Amino acid sequence: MDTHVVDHPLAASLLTTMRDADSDNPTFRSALRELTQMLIYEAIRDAEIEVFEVQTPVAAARGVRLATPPLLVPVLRAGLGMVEQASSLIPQSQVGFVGMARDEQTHQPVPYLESLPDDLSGIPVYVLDPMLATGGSMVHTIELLVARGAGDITAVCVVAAPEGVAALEGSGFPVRLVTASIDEGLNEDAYIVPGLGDAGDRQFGPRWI
Ligand SMILES: O=P(O)(O)OC[C@H]1O[C@H](OP(=O)(O)OP(=O)(O)O)[C@H](O)[C@@H]1O
Ligand SMILES: O=c1cc[nH]c(=O)[nH]1
Ligand SMILES: [Mg+2]
Repeated sequence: MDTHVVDHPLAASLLTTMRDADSDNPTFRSALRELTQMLIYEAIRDAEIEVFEVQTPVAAARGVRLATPPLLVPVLRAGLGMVEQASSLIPQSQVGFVGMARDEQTHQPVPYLESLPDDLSGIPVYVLDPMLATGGSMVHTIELLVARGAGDITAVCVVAAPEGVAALEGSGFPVRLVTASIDEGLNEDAYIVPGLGDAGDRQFGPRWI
């Protein structure tokens, strides 16, 4: 699997703010928005482009645009904090939604929302979720996308655990990963170590389902 760790001092500094337990919710959300901009910027680097001619005030020039507008899929709740920034970087993108919450005992994802186009063949899909821990939530999301014909999927995550990377790799699905860090591993509660805690709670407070 193609895995790209965005190695940049500005990204590392924003990730540090997100990791810091003393960062309050607004500070955490703001750092996530800014870091998403960098992750999407890198994730889009190899996207197919279309070349067309544009007229400057002086002469004709080579113009470039994305060949196919992508679908962005934030995984609720935590991925919601990434979608505004991603869609403003790619204004022609559309947005689908998947909602799931890990069961605290089994650590398995429990899906509660699925709002996706029926046919995703030929459409690049960017899944937005800050955390790739066991990989269960991301693999489930990718299953939904592949069942609709998606063949070009990028997981955009802030922090990944090696266990989650291995789960994506082992899934055999057509996915690549863009992340700001691959951390040490998981603790007994399947939280990423050192990680940044619960990315949903740190943006929005406790979850009620
Ligand atoms: O790789 P996994 O082990 O599946 O864990 C990662 C998932 O856990 C978090 O969501 P959570 O279930 O906490 O829901 P939330 O976003 O509503 O807080 C995170 O945003 C991922 O979706
Ligand atoms: O460390 C983790 C693991 C799963 N979900 C989170 O939000 N954080
Ligand atoms: Mg959570």
